Amino acid sequence: IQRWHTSQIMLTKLYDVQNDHFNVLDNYANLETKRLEELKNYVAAVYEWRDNIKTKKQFLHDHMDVFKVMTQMLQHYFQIDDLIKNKKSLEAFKDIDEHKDLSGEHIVLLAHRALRRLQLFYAIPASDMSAACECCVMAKYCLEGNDPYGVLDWAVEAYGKWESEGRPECVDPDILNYYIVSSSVYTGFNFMNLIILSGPNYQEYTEKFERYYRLMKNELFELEKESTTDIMEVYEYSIGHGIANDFRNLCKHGVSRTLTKYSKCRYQTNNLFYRILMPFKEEDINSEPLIKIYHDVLYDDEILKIKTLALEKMKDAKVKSVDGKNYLLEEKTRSGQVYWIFEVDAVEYFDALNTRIESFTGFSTKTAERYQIVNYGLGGHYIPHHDSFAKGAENVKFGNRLVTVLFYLTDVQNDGYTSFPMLNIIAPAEKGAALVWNNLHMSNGQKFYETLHGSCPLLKGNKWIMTRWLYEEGQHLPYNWKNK
Ligand SMILES: O=C(O)CCC(=O)C(=O)O
Ligand SMILES: [Fe+2]
Repeated sequence: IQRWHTSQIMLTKLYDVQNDHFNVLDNYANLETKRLEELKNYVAAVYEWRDNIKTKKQFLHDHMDVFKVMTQMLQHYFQIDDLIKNKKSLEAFKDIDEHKDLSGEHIVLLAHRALRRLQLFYAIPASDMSAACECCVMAKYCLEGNDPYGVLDWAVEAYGKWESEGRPECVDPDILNYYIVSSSVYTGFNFMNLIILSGPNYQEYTEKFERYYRLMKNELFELEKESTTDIMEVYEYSIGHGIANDFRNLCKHGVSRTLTKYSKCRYQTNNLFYRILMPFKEEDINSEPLIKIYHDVLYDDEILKIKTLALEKMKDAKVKSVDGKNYLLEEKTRSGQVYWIFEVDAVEYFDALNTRIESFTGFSTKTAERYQIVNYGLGGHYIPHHDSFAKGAENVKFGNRLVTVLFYLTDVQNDGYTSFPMLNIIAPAEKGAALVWNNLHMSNGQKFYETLHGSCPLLKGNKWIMTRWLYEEGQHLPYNWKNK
């Protein structure tokens, strides 16, 4: 079953598929209208025929005429039958069958999760987010996702807005009660008291609360449901409370990059003769580990080509399980769509890009991994991690990921940063720029722990990146990686 999450490709696909559906429906409606018109015309013709016969009357006497009339009457039925069964319009519907999975609620499920993730990560109150109807839907999904605090957040909000918005029909207070009571029973905390204390119309519901409460109590205590852990808990588990918090703060507030004696911008030719005409715009971000931004190193026409190449083939991003054996779909650590480009698909163009990367990084791309394209949609993120492999997990032929070259294919305003929580650094997503950093100490190839980085959950827009990892093998290094 298709996972309809919030990346640009998925949204475009959903839009296109729905568009196809409506074309089919339009075609169906036209065929039906035509059929009904034909049916109407035919019935009118039969009436005329009948009136004609009636006035003549003589058909009752002539045996040939009787036979003719009866045959005609039979013919009428065949014709009517054809028009009623309407094969053509039914056939038009077959085109919809293959997209059947569009009519399920799973379509919004991942968008809900993305919204909830953003809400928890950035600590956004539900009141700032939507109207009563959406709040109600959010409460429902939170209940289904075993997220009782989410239910409370959204149901309380739905109650309040239901009142202030003149009680829209999309909000059913009975259902809200049911959600809240379930969550109360589940967590052992009586959320109803909170609602009753804060709500203006509580009397009329008190009785219902009681009823639901008893109902749920009987049903739910039997079930040993597992509560979902929220995104921050997953982050804390993986990188520790302090760093998770630093990451969150960086994503939330950003930092201004100040120029110090270690941090400068310059035109860089790297002693390449032809770069005198078109030097790289190099910006220092950090010295230990070395992090730099190269502005305008990927051109608009290239970006368009890359996106076109990847568009149809993007797959949900997966992460390695703790034991490193399996790939898991775990949206709380990473969510987005990914495609690893086959360079053979576009040799003529990647040759030039490889050369460019070699000129601004000074490292060979001969042993690099394939280019990886990622598209993050609403709520898309990547938990802080190291790009280098743990000891023992390196590539046997080429060693470890020495350098990361991360291209931004879109601008993202005010969020969607690449953040380095241990360095208190963010890099804004700037179309055409490449963020480059060393994952390993250049002197001995040991892992640079401070390169821990992640992608902030995306609050708006879409973020596209392309990554190229350069390996130890084939570089001029002061150590031999095979003897590390
Ligand atoms: O999207 C980003 O900003 C970071 C991506 C990243 O760290 C990775 O793909 O390894
Ligand atoms: Fe990374």
